Amino acid sequence: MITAIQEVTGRIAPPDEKATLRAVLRLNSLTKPPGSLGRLEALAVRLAGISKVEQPCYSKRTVVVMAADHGVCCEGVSAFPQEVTMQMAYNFLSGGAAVNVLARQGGAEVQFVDIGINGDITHPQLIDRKVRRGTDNMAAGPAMSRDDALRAILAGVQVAQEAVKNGTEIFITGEMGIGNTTASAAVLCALEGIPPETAAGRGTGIDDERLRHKISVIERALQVNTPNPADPIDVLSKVGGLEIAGLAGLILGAAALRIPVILDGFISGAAALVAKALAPESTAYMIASHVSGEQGHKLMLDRLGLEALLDLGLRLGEGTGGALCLHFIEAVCRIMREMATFESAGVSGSESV
Ligand SMILES: O=C(O)c1ccc[n+]([C@@H]2O[C@H](COP(=O)([O-])O)[C@@H](O)[C@H]2O)c1
Ligand SMILES: Cc1cc2nc[nH]c2cc1C
Repeated sequence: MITAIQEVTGRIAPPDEKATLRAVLRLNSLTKPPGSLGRLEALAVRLAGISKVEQPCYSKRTVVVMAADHGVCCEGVSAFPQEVTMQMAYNFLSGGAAVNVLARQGGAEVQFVDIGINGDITHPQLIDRKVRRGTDNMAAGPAMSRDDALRAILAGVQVAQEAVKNGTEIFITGEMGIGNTTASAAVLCALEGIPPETAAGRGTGIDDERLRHKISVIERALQVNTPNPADPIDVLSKVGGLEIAGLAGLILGAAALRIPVILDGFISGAAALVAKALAPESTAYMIASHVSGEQGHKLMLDRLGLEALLDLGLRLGEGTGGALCLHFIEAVCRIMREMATFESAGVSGSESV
């Protein structure tokens, strides 16, 4: 299985230099002072390099929501009971979750993937890639086996490949899993050497006392498992989660096909850190949509070398921030396609030399 993943990571190429340069030249030829569209210009340049075209267009957009359960919930680390993962699954599948609304508004399809929910779901729209029914309690031992982590990564790669075969041109990462901010914080600690009190946040809304307890649970998980920071699969299997693994696979699979991936919040960030550890060049395909209200997310983005487009205090997950970011992607693509140049509009250019 590891060779199948290495085969995918080996196909991730750097952004295209020619398209990158052409995009810079085009931006400077458009009727505006150079650089005046701020970070949207940097986004336009990055998208050109990713998609190998100066004027990209992303018509088919897919939010992939990976859902899984977490054994560590039995330690009382979330404000909500574990059953909510399963209950919310039906809400996603019937189109009533926040991300369904924002995806509809942004012209995207939502694909809901069961990669490790602790229960059986039947629904015609469900993508069933269940690796196992939730993880084990990472505070008492490894969350899952190495084999399970590899299977979940490969499932994510396959979801990406299948969607691209069906026309997807841009992905948004999304997830659902009660307890997954604990696993994501533990992954951040283990991979990046960050102390739990800096990495952990309030997730679904825990109070001060529960946050202190959550930090102590993460400390215990790291002590019990001693994950090897040089081995991302070891980290993922010992203190990670199935949706984190699946999204890491999705990112790698997309990057290998030169498809941009808009990252959502904290859990998507943990998946991105795993993808980066497996294939550093994959970060070139990641677009950070927003800074989550979850403590640790800004630090995570710094470690990924990414700057977020939005800071709205969102802390919902699901892919909500990523779906909102589609409006900016569309804006940038239209600027590149529809704006007049100084030459075509007969406008005098800058006098500075
Ligand atoms: O993505 C984020 O930044 C984010 C921040 C806080 C909470 N969440 C969502 O809340 C759930 C996890 O929170 P918790 O407290 O159960 O660990 C999970 O379903 C996530 O989608 C997501
Ligand atoms: C209701 C609810 C919806 C969510 N969506 C993502 N995480 C969530 C957590 C809860 C509790």
